[in-house]
Amino acid sequence: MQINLSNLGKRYNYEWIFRNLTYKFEAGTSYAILGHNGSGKSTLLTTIAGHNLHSEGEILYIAGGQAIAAEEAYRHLSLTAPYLELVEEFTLLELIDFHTRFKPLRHRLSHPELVDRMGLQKSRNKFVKDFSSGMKQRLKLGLAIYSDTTLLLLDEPTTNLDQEGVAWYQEHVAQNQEGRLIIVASNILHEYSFCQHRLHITDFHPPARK
Ligand SMILES: Nc1ncnc2c1ncn2[C@@H]1O[C@H](COP(=O)(O)OP(=O)(O)OP(=O)(O)O)[C@@H](O)[C@H]1O
Repeated sequence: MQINLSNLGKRYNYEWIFRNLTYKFEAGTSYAILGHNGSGKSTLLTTIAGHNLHSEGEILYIAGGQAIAAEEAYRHLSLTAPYLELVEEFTLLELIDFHTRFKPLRHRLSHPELVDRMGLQKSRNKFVKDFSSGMKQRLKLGLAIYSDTTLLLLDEPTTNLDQEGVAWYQEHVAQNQEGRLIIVASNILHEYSFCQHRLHITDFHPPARK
């Protein structure tokens, strides 16, 4: 997946979060969106994901050399973010079963294999509501990283993870990088150190009004 942003702008009510954002995200490449708290990283990521409508400009999605309609882009992407909820009434295996009806897994992984990769074997029949916050984060990341998508969007990916969880994230994202466009919204170096390019969202803040 390749994404071209042209003069993209997003406004909430009267407040412009970013404007005049022209940028090309190349397929098979990793990018970090950087900026202080409240600078608009999540807003840009959710706008690219189509969860948030932009206020001006254009987003062009290109897959396999062909432009795809914005309303079809969701089929090609997986997104994980602290504000996205899991269906907590399912057990782990039930949730994977539900998720994969919409998003099949990469490498034809079986559901137990995905559980192994997430390191959650002991919890396969546990209800997601009874997971710790770190286990929930590992689950969200596992579903996103191992979905068969060409665009992987990661917002604050190591939220709630301990040191071992951070190492797990780094290992699995590295193993599933090839051929994918990956965009990470973050402030923490260990979340985006693998990214080849950095986009500072503050470069696209409108000048302060005098
Ligand atoms: N639904 C909304 N309605 C109005 N304003 C919003 C909305 N969502 C976000 N904002 C505002 O947009 C700005 C950017 O928020 P955003 O969450 O994108 O920042 P961020 O860089 O991801 O921050 P953080 O590092 O704290 O996660 C903030 O001023 C925020 O208050």
